[in-house]
Parts: sequence; structure tokens; C-alpha cells
Amino acid sequence: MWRALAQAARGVTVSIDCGPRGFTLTQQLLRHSKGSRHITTSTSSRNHQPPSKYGNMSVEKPKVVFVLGGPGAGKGTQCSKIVDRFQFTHLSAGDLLREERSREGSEFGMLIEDYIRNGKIVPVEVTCSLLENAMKASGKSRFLIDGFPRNQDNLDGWNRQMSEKVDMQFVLFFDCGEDVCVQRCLGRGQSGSGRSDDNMESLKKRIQTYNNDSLPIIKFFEAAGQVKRIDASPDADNVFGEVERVFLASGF
Ligand SMILES: Nc1ncnc2c1ncn2[C@@H]1O[C@H](COP(=O)(O)OP(=O)(O)OP(=O)(O)O)[C@@H](O)[C@H]1O
Ligand SMILES: Nc1ccn([C@@H]2O[C@H](COP(=O)(O)O)[C@@H](O)[C@H]2O)c(=O)n1
Repeated sequence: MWRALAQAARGVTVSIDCGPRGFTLTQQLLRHSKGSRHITTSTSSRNHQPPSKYGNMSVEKPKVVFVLGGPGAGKGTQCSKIVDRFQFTHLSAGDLLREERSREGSEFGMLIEDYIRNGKIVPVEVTCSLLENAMKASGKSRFLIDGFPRNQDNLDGWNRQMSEKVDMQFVLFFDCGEDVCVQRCLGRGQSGSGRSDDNMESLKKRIQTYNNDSLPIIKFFEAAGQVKRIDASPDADNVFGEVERVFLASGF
């Protein structure tokens, strides 16, 4: 079982106790932060994204939109459309974890696979470091952070490590019934997603995690007036119509 032992100043270096051998997580992850497959950014010249000032931390903070919703609600689908239309870089926490799981030599591969297959939330020290590394590596300044924060541990870790370094705009919440979510994930599995969690057994656990751990986080943001709720049950183009309205109204 993983246990966070300590977090150094500014949350950059994190030591994780992973069984008998200790190691420094950020050193492990930083070596592999360049050229990641999970990053999708607009290539259209009309959507040219201003260069980031994140590297030297001296000027404007990067803007972040959290994208939340049940498994299969359509977060990734809508993020691709937002990237095409607005000046954002898409970072999926799940994609980053899958990439780290598959990386040759990763110390975390088997543990991440166990968490994903069982629909559990990976300790924030891993996920938040992957996100921060990807943000820095992108050189961009507007981020859709998809599938994060997913539980209280995610939120607490983000607040320790990242909240003061970024300018969080709002939470984009894709609200979708459980049955629709399940059918979409099963359909994605049947279409060859190759995901080890697009099956009924994993989905039951993912939905339980969503209801028990993720919904309270969405409610927390809602109470703070930070949630933009989108009905995610219509077809993807109609959902995007609503998403577009939200981004335009928010000045993007
Ligand atoms: N509005 C929609 N109507 C019908 N199908 C959709 C819609 N949005 C997405 N899908 C399909 O549902 C499946 C899940 O979509 P997507 O991967 O975008 O969801 P997600 O919320 O990112 O899922 P996860 O959290 O499991 O990664 C995909 O096969 C996608 O093509
Ligand atoms: N913050 C997160 C996000 C995801 N995970 C794990 O990855 C699985 C798949 O996530 P998707 O967003 O791609 O559906 C999820 O079920 C978790 O096991 C996580 O641990 N923390």
C-alpha cells in the first residue's frame, strides 16, 4: 500500500513509501515528462495559444478548468472539441496514469493497473506530479484538467501542490445518468478501446467510487459557485453547443 511520507517545500518533491524501497517520486516522473501522448492542443493557427509564463512563475498564472463527470459521460469527447475551438490544452489524469502505467521501467505500472482495474483513485502524489510535469512540458497557459480532482485526497493534494500556481476558472461538470454512462463505456470497450476498465465488473466499482468520492467534490465546488453544469445526455454535437456557450460567456 502506498503511503505519502513527506512533501517538500512548494510541493515539488514528494517521497512515497512503496513497500520496502523508498524513492523520490518527482525524480521518477520528471525524467519522462517530455513529448507525452496524452497532450492534445489545437493546431489551428486561429487558435494559437499564447506561450506559457509557467516556467519562470513571474507573470500571469496558467488558467485551469477542471472537467468532471461520471465514467463515460463524454469528458474526453468534449475536451477534444474544446481544444479545436478554444485555446486550451487537454490533460487527462486517466490518460497520464495509463501512460505512466505503460512506460517501460515505471515503478508504478502494476500499482496503477490495480487501481484502474478496481476503479480506485490513485494517490494524489502520483497524479498531481504527472499533471504538473505535463503542464510544464506543454509550455502552454490554458489547461483542461480532465478527471481530476476525483476525491478529497486529489483535492487536498492539488491545494498543497498547485492551487497557488494556477488560476482555476471553473469546474465543467458533465451530468449524465448512470445507465447512459455504462452503455457508453461498454460501447467504447466493444469498439476496441483496449481499456482494462471498460467492462461491467470494473464499471460497478468506478460508479461506486464516483458516487461516494467524486460527487462530494463536485458538490463542494457547487457550493462555492464554481460549477458550470452541462446536460451530457444529448448527442455530442448538442452537448458541445452548451459547452461552447459556457466558454464564450466566460470570456474565452
Ligand atoms: N454525447 C454523446 N452521445 C453518445 N455517445 C457519446 C457522447 N459523448 C461521448 N460518447 C461516447 O461515449 C464513450 C465515452 O466517451 P468519453 O471517452 O468522451 O467519456 P469520458 O467521460 O472521458 O470517459 P472516462 O471517464 O471513462 O474516461 C465514447 O465511446 C464516446 O464516443
Ligand atoms: N484523478 C484520477 C483520474 C483517474 N484515475 C484512475 O484512472 C481511471 C480511469 O480514469 P478516466 O478518467 O480515464 O476514466 C479511474 O477509474 C481511476 O482508477 C485516478 O486514480 N485518479
